[in-house]
Amino acid sequence: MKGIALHLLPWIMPPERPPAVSARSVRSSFLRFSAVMSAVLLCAIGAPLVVQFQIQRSAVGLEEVALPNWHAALQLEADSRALSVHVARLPLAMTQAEARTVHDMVSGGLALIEDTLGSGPGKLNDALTSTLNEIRHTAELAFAATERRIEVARDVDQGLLPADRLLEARRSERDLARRLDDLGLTLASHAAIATHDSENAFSAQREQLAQQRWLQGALLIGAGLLVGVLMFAQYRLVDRRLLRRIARLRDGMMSGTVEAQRLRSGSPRDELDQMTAELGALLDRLSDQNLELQRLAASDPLTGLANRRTLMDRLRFELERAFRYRRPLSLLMIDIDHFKSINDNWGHATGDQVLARIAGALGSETRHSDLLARHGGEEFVLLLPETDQDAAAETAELLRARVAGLQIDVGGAPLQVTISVGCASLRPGDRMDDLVERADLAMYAAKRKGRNRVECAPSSLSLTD
Ligand SMILES: Nc1nc2c(ncn2[C@@H]2O[C@H](COP(=O)(O)OP(=O)(O)OP(=O)(O)O)[C@@H](O)[C@H]2O)c(=O)[nH]1
Repeated sequence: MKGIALHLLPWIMPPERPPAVSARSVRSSFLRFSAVMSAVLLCAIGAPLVVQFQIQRSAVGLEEVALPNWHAALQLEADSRALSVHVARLPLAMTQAEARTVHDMVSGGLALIEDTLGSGPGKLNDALTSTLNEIRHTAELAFAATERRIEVARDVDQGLLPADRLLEARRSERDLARRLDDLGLTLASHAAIATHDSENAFSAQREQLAQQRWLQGALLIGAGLLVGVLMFAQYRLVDRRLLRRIARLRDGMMSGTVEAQRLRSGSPRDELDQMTAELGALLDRLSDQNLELQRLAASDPLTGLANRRTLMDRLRFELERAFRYRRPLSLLMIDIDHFKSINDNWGHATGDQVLARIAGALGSETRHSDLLARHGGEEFVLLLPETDQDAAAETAELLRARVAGLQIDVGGAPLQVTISVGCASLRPGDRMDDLVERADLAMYAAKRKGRNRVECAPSSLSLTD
């Protein structure tokens, strides 16, 4: 049984390697499992039923055969003893009437025993019947001898016969009585054997019945355990093949780390792998689109520079950092000179083109830690962390010169553009608007002073002083 179970279990639950989960493989697994389950259930229900049938047969046998046999045997034993008593009384009869009464009692006893034998313990029937026949025959002889002895006694009493004839008659009667006594003993011992055998058969059958009941109980418990094991195996089958991998996929989805890369590089084994790969690809696409949306929301579509909102967020951050660590921070306000006339002379599209070129030129002169943003219209802002006013003025001059040196090709003709730059540095107690406003005022000062120049707002003591 154990060997069969060990042989079957790996077949039902293949070990180690996480199995592929194609719809076909799951279906075939379940079919296989259902076949085993059905066979086991059939055995589990069938075996106790077979034993139950046996129990019923034994119980019926016990009630219909063994018990009546046993009762008959007991009856036979009692009747045999009673017959022996009657037979023993025969030689004691003094009159013909007495002898006849005893004869009738013996005949009645014999008839009773014959009745009992008719329904009783079969095996000893032959021996009992022949003993019984012999008793009947001998009893008749004994009865005849008793009658004769009574007649002889009467004749001797009347002086018709000599006394020695009575002795002779008594002797032959005594011999027959002894013979009857022996036969009575034989009958009684046969009856006792029958009783004993019947008792043995009866108790053996009872013992067999008890064993069958135990067996049935054990089979039912075994069947229950087996069904439990199969249910567990079914759970493991579902758990191993589907639930765990689905749970892993769910966890991956929730944490956004679906392991789709590995599956995309190799060939997916099953539908679940395909689903995981597609889901991973979808998450990648969503993530890319999300990044693109973030980029679009943070930048200016024409120039690709940071937009005003991004500028304000970064300015807020840099302002806090500068105050907390007492570091310098400067800001340049950059405005293209006479931009309206470019629009007017060359058209709005050319104006856009010029804006993009100038944004590119400005961007090429900025550090990675700086932030260049389009502030609106033809205005740009360059935020310069870790930069004091002198360094900011130098950068502004560099930018101005770079733009002034640009040759922008407009419909085949070169166009020269200049910028005016206002620069301002952070002062203690400044708010965001203060810094922007001072840079703006400085830029307007540059415009007033003839454009294509840099003007700086008057600086107070720096934060580091
Ligand atoms: N092509 C184009 N033009 C723009 C854009 N945004 C603003 N402008 C134009 O830029 C011009 C700005 O002109 P003004 O503010 O008068 O200043 P300006 O002509 O540059 O003169 P100054 O600043 O005084 O040197 C306006 O004509 C706006 O229409 C844009 O995105 N594209």
